[in-house]
Amino acid sequence: MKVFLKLIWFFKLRKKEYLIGLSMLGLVAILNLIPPKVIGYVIDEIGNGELTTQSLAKWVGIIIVVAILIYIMRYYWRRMIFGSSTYLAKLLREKLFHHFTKMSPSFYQQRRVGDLMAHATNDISAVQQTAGGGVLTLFDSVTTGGFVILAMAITIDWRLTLIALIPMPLMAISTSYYGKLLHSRFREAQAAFSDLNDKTQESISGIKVIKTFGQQDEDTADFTRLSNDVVDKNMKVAKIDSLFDPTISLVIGFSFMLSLGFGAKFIYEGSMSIGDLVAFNTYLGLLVWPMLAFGMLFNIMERGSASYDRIEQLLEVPVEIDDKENALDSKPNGDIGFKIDDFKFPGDQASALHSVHFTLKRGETLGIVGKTGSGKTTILKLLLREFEGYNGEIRFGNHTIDDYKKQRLREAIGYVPQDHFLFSTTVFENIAFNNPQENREEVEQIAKIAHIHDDILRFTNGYETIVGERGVSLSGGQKQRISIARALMMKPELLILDDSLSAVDAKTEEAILKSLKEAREDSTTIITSHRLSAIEHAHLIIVMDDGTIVEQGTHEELMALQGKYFEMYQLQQLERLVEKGGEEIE
Ligand SMILES: Nc1ncnc2c1ncn2[C@@H]1O[C@H](COP(=O)(O)OP(=O)(O)OP(=O)(O)O)[C@@H](O)[C@H]1O
Repeated sequence: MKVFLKLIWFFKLRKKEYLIGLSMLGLVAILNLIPPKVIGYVIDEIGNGELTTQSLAKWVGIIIVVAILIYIMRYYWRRMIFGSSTYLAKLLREKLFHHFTKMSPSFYQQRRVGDLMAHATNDISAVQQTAGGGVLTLFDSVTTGGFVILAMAITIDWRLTLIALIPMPLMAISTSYYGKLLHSRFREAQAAFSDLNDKTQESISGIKVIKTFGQQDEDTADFTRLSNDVVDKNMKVAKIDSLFDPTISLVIGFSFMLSLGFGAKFIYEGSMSIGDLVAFNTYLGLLVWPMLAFGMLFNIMERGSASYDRIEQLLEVPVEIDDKENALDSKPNGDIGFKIDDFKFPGDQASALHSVHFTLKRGETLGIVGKTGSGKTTILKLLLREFEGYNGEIRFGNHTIDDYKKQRLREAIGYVPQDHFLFSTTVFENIAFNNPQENREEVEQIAKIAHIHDDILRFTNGYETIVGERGVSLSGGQKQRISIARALMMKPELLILDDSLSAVDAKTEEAILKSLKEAREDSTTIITSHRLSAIEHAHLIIVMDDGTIVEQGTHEELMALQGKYFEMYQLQQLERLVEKGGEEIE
């Protein structure tokens, strides 16, 4: 029953629908009592030789009218109750989705996509069933069951009613026992389904790696194992589920036996008519559904309750990085002051960043270099407010970044991540992602700055070519340049290129940087790169090592220092020379 209390907010929200639905359901329960009684009267009139054409027509007429009324009301209660439960599913789905969109990367780092998908599908449908089928079974088992029993006791014979009800407690005991068993087995089945979901998602995303390493057979075997596990666990649920119907039939059968035996006795004694016994047994038949509903009710409630708990737990996970009260509702702009004394990723002991201090004037370009894992992307993650909890402060304009609404901060930053993601839609929509209404000239203009326009024109359908998972495959460099164009579309105050030119050749890189410089004269740019040519012209270059700045200055200053930057530069020059030499030899 607890689950109905948990859903009380929803029943209040759809009060009108549920009231109409349940009233209709109650009327149907009452109308259902009429036909058995009519059958009893007809049989008694036949027995007494009183049945005339007129009286038969009257009884048949009553049954037809009742049937039509039941038909109409059934339609309406189904619409009201099941319609509302669909609405609940929609509400929960939207709530979950909205919550997911607000969560920070660490939330996704700790959870599996398959699990989240299972919540959004299976769990929501179990809760939907509670608000639909659950309400129906609860109401039917109580009301229809109650009315039938009352009709049997009041209009026919209360002694026979009591006798026929003797086996019923057996039903209550067994269904509650099965319900408990079902609960734990259902949980296991859901967990197995989550595992399978996760596996499927991972295998499909990683299909290229799986194939390259020739691991298809192993992967399929793994999938089969998990799939079998889902079947096994669901079979265990089904075994308990299958016990409900036979148990109820057995108990009802026992009731029929008792009512027939004792009914016959009462007829012989003259305290009951044959018509009454027929009507009584028809009523007993009408009790089958409420009793079945009673058994199903446990099942539905157990599932709904477990699922609702899981959804609630997920919704209760706090949004780690949220807006302050009275956060500034304006886009930040101005100088960037980055002063981080210490930062550790959540749960980590070691510092990911320490003593990272630099200032970047508006309109300047910052180059961040350093070997892999030295903390370059971490600096950007803090700037984007993906993580907090550091000692120090990050200023953007006249305020620290957490003074602004997160949405406004993000709107000011055009971030091109290392791992590009293209949506399964047209090139145009991928670029104009932030503003799909954008006109074609504007998009083309931006594509030219990102040096991808000519490539796009060579695609079969130009800007209308579908890319992404279901579309044409693009080269790494093309994807990078589309991602850059997407970020540029925002006309960001701060553009961040996180190793975003790694897949284009040196000449294209130089051309892109040149057009960026021209197009974004007054805006700030941060570039992280392994290739020093990408940051050579930056106003400030910082060299990262092991989470801290080991050198900073302009290219000339750093070269004069003859330190780490100098070494890296020399090495890369040498590599270029070797590459060129190779070309010449060919
Ligand atoms: N979400 C995270 N949780 C815990 N540790 C992380 C997380 N992200 C990065 N790290 C760790 O922080 C360190 C710095 O990583 P970062 O991604 O900033 O390096 P990077 O200099 O950008 O490297 P690359 O050039 O390979 O991109 C690494 O040791 C990495 O393992």
